[in-house]
Amino acid sequence: MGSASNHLVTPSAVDSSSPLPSNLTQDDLKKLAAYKAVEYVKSGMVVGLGTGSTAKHAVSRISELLREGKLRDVIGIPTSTTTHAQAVSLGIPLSDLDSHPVVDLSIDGADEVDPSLNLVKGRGGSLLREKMVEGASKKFVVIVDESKLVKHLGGSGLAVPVEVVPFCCDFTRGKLEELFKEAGCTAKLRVTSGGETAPPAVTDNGNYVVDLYLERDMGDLEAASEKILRLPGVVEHGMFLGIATTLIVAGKAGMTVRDRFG
Ligand SMILES: O=C[C@H](O)[C@H](O)[C@H](O)COP(=O)(O)O
Repeated sequence: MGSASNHLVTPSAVDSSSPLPSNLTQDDLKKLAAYKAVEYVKSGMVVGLGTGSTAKHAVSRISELLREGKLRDVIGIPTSTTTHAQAVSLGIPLSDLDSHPVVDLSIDGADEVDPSLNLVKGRGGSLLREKMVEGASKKFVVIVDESKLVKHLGGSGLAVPVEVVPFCCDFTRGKLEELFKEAGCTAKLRVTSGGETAPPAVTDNGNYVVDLYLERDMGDLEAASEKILRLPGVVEHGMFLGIATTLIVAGKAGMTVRDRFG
């Protein structure tokens, strides 16, 4: 995988420069992007199955093509317990990285995508398994509707998630906030629904999540990543730098496919 530093992103193929019907919902756009990504799946491949409201369409589509006999011998590597359950219910044969350490292709959504195809992921809590599977993939196709495109990571004003161990999580939260003080960071421990006094949200790995809210650009992303990972209480963060190889965006103006050079 290449580094995150300013790779040029250029359209390698524009599938539909013509506008899509104006009555399409955001979910329709997610589905269009997901179906396009599944065209990259070939028989015999080991495929990383992403997590979230966009990736779930790709998982359904793969199972449909398997049932119709248009795909054969595909093995899925799920990136969360939720996706595992969906794939099992749809009869997709599954494995894991222990048995299949090299993944041919992964398909997943993202919370934010910057112009260099760096991502924020994990607002649904699945970042660690996603990063393990997608980082082990020869090709990683990201599927989003146009609302996910940002000028810089954190630019949506929504969370940049960090998975932390439960032990003294408020200490780690404070350290994370301090790291990005200059970017106007507020770090919050993610709680289950039910208000601020609700119990912490727990990931598939038994950890907690600290969400970073940034008022300004973090600057050098590789440096930011290093700083976060150096904190002992941190397990992983949701910035996926230089991992995505292809981006499929579905928007009202049409659908575009972009490859990352590098
Ligand atoms: O933890 C969640 C994952 O990183 C998702 O891939 C990400 O949040 C995008 O999800 P959605 O497609 O539902 O917007």
